[in-house]
Amino acid sequence: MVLTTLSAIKHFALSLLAKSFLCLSVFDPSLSLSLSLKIAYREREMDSLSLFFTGSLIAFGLYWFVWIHGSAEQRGKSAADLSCGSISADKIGDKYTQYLSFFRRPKEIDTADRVPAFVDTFYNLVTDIYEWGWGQSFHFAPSHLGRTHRDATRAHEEFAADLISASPGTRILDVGCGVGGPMRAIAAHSGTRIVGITINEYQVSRARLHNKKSGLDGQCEVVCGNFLHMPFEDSSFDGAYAIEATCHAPSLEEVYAEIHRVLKPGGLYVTYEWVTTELYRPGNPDHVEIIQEIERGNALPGLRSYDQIADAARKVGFEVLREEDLARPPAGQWWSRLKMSRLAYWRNHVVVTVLAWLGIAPKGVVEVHDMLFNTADYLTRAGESGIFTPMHMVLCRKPDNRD
Ligand SMILES: C=C(CC[C@@H](C)[C@H]1CC[C@H]2C3=CC[C@H]4[C@H](C)[C@@H](O)CC[C@]4(C)[C@H]3CC[C@]12C)C(C)C
Ligand SMILES: C[S@@+](CC[C@H](N)C(=O)[O-])C[C@H]1O[C@@H](n2cnc3c(N)ncnc32)[C@H](O)[C@@H]1O
Repeated sequence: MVLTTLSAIKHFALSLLAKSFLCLSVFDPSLSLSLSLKIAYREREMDSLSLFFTGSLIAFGLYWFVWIHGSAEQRGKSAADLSCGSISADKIGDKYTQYLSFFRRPKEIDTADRVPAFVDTFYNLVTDIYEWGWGQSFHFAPSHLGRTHRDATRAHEEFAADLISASPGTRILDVGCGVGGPMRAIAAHSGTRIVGITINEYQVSRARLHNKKSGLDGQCEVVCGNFLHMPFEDSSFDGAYAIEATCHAPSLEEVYAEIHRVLKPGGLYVTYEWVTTELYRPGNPDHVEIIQEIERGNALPGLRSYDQIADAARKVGFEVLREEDLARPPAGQWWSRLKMSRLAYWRNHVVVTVLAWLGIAPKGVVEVHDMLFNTADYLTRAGESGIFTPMHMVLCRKPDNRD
């Protein structure tokens, strides 16, 4: 009896595998498992007992693939919890289409007022996928030989904290804080108090949850709001930082002016900006395509050039103390993490497709994941060609009239 069941399982599993591979080579790989299951079931190749055992085996495999193997380096979000923020499941398709049509030609966006609302939609669509597939810090970091991505990410965050002299007794602003990965790392590293602001309500709830879980909610506070009009008093922060966030602003001067307003005289501000480098040629169609695709896949209303950042800071009254592309050698490649994850993307694609098919994840998640897959490719090309950096660092100071 046991032997019969085992051989039936083996037979079924082999036929399932063969059909999966057949489908894999012909169709979209994500369809292969579901199709094979259906075909095998229809053919009634086994009795109910072996079907039960095989079903359990597949269920366990799926469980391992999704919940155990398929979660981010930094745990917190599993594939089974993927949602699209505060967008209800039936509206995801529409919201995604609206997002894509708004960011079709980012350089030509003439309705700057509507940018923050579409950035908010973007983060409803991607926040869970980012957390699941990347971690709680939504930015890049120079890679370091022998260091994990997590350590490299932390080092990049702590560097920002040290540049603005974050320390116990100070109050620091995190401009565009995401779900608070950098905020918690900086609070733990420096002992400072941090207030983060993000346009996305869903991120606020995620960040608060993580702050509480990590026991840092006494030091870290999160506010929902637009960094172009911040709900903070003038001269109320000792320092501020923005990590890969102000690239979403339709006007850099506007957000820098707000940061300048809320900083105390003498306060320091550091930013890691997404910019095109001196190697970017607007007459080169490959360069134009890469940059346009990065803008589209990351809700950017037109990437700026590296030489526009310090100018914008000076224009609103900052002194510029230091300016440096942190991606330059000897820094390790920031895009290596994206390249190394290619196999993981395929695994993730299969996971989201199967979960959407089973009705566990909302359907639109698959399209959003495909968009990110595409953007990862263009970001890698941008890194390899050197035409773009996500870490053009500018350190500024609000002048103190008493100096
Ligand atoms: C600063 C910004 C975000 C930067 C990065 C955190 C994200 C940019 C592209 C994202 C990703 C691309 C591919 C995804 C992959 C297909 C999926 O399976 C798992 C998540 C990704 C790796 C995802 C993770 C976050 C990014 C690297 C912008 C918005 C200004
Ligand atoms: C790529 S994420 C970076 C998040 C965080 N700095 C980190 O490194 O994890 C960009 C962040 O900027 C925020 N953002 C974009 N436009 C904004 C705006 N107009 N007002 C407030 N936050 C904004 C997004 O909501 C998101 O949290």
